[in-house]
Amino acid sequence: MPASTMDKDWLRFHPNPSKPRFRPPPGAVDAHCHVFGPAAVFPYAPERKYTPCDASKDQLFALRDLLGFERNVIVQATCHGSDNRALLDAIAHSNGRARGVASVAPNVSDAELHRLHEAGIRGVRFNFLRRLADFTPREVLMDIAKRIAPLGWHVVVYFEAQDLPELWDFFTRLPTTVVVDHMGRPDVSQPVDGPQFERFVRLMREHPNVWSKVSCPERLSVSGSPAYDDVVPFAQRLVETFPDRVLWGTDWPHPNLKTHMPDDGTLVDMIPRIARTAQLQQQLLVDNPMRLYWA
Ligand SMILES: O=C(O)/C=C(\CC(=O)C(=O)O)C(=O)O
Repeated sequence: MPASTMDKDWLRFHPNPSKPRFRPPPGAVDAHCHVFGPAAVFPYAPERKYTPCDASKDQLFALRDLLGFERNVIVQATCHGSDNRALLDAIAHSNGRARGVASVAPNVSDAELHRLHEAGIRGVRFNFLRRLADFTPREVLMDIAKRIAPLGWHVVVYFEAQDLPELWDFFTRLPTTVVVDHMGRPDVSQPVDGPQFERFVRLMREHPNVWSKVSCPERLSVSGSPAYDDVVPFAQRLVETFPDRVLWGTDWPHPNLKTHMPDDGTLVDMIPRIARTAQLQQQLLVDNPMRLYWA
């Protein structure tokens, strides 16, 4: 089987997303999206846990324009391991309209970190989902965090809500801003003021360096597409409690979804339901990501 044959159950991203009715404010940033390959140019990593369909920078930039956004933050996906070439190529061809979050190997040199900074990288991602990444000892990750801190970078963490108690001490010792993917993946069938989500809110309340992406209703929802009603109160709560520490992203091209593929226009149309005033929308989509990625 050629290395780039996508997984049999892989769902391709939506072929023709709708134009959203909601118009993002000028300068809006899609702060969580990925590029995949193309594998013929940027092969997927041998240690990957999934093989996606190619999702190129040109397709990402076309989506950005369709949705009414101006900028992207491209997050290294685990299928590319710590080979950031596809990500760097996308940033290099964005006319300054993309920044990135990389994955780096523990032995990355300081010279390489500086090169990544010059190329537009502003953070590293630590992935704690067992289905996506092999275990790396915490002290190895802490060492990486200490080395990127002087560059002004942040750490993006991806984990599931039931793992937060075990990860709490590690997260709260990180010496940088910490950005949590997809609200820490709550079980949205539990109450928004129940113990599980309260724990996450407490993490943000007690640690002002912790931010959250209020992203991925399509991944978290139990009630389902296209309204994703059950996710709205969770995102709304974070946006209204921590208006200056939330980010929003499409998560295009939506890796590893198994039940359906969202229409990205529909996802954008959820924004006014979770950020209910123009001021909150401006912070979520413009002010916060600009402060973190373009300051
Ligand atoms: O796109 C996301 O954020 C979520 C992913 C993929 C991922 O994180 C990765 O490949 O690095 C997931 O839950 O499978």
